[in-house]
Amino acid sequence: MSPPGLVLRHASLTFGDRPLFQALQARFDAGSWTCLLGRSGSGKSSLLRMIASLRLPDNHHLDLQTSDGIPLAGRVAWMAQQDLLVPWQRVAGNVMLSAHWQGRPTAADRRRAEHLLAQVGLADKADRWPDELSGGQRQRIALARTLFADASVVLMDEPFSAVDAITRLELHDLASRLLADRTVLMVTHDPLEALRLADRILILQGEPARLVSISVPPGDRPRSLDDSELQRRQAELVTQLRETDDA
Ligand SMILES: Nc1ncnc2c1ncn2[C@@H]1O[C@H](COP(=O)(O)OP(=O)(O)OP(=O)(O)O)[C@@H](O)[C@H]1O
Repeated sequence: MSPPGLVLRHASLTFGDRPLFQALQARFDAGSWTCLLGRSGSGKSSLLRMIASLRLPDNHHLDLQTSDGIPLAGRVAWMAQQDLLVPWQRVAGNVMLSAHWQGRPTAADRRRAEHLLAQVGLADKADRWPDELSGGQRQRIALARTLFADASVVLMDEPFSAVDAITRLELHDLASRLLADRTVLMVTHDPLEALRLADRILILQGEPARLVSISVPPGDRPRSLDDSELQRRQAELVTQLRETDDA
């Protein structure tokens, strides 16, 4: 599975009489991880929903091209802040949810679900119910479910914001390893998260918003918390986001 790069052109969105953004352009390289930041309400989730072709009201427009020329439909996975586990399926059933939608999961589906649960460190939880697990464990299951979809493009909307700080760092390590060969676009409010995970950081800034590119520290992802360059850039990024808020 070779992930496509994405090119966005003429992205525009208006809610009521408020233009959130107009004529945005962006390029996401194949196999890269981009983090999208910006103040609350700047339109980050809406832009992600547009790329995923999810329903949006009002006026919106997006020209989206893939680097391989193949339409994106069917190649996108979505991971949200809420784990969106369904209570009527056990853990393995939740991982295989897309197979349930397509009919009855096969024995091969079950083996794959168990393999993915092992990868996220929850091999022994396959037959538990979601409400028996912690928030961090549930988010690991959501990650396994994202991987089960085997999509080459992964769109994530604040996927790790609802877990404690230590679990979040563990999820960074896990996601960085398991999504290494995908094109990832992730919305986050956490500058440190962006600096650890991203090949590229974009800030949605202004009204109507434009995309501002921010440089990331050198080195392999996920970058270590001890990295002095990461700490320096974190201070810079916070300042930049404050300026965004003041804009
Ligand atoms: N379905 C909708 N109808 C009308 N307005 C909407 C709708 N969805 C979002 N908005 C408005 O559009 C703006 C952008 O919303 P969006 O969720 O994309 O922002 P965001 O940058 O992801 O915010 P946050 O960081 O708080 O999640 C907000 O002001 C929101 O109220």
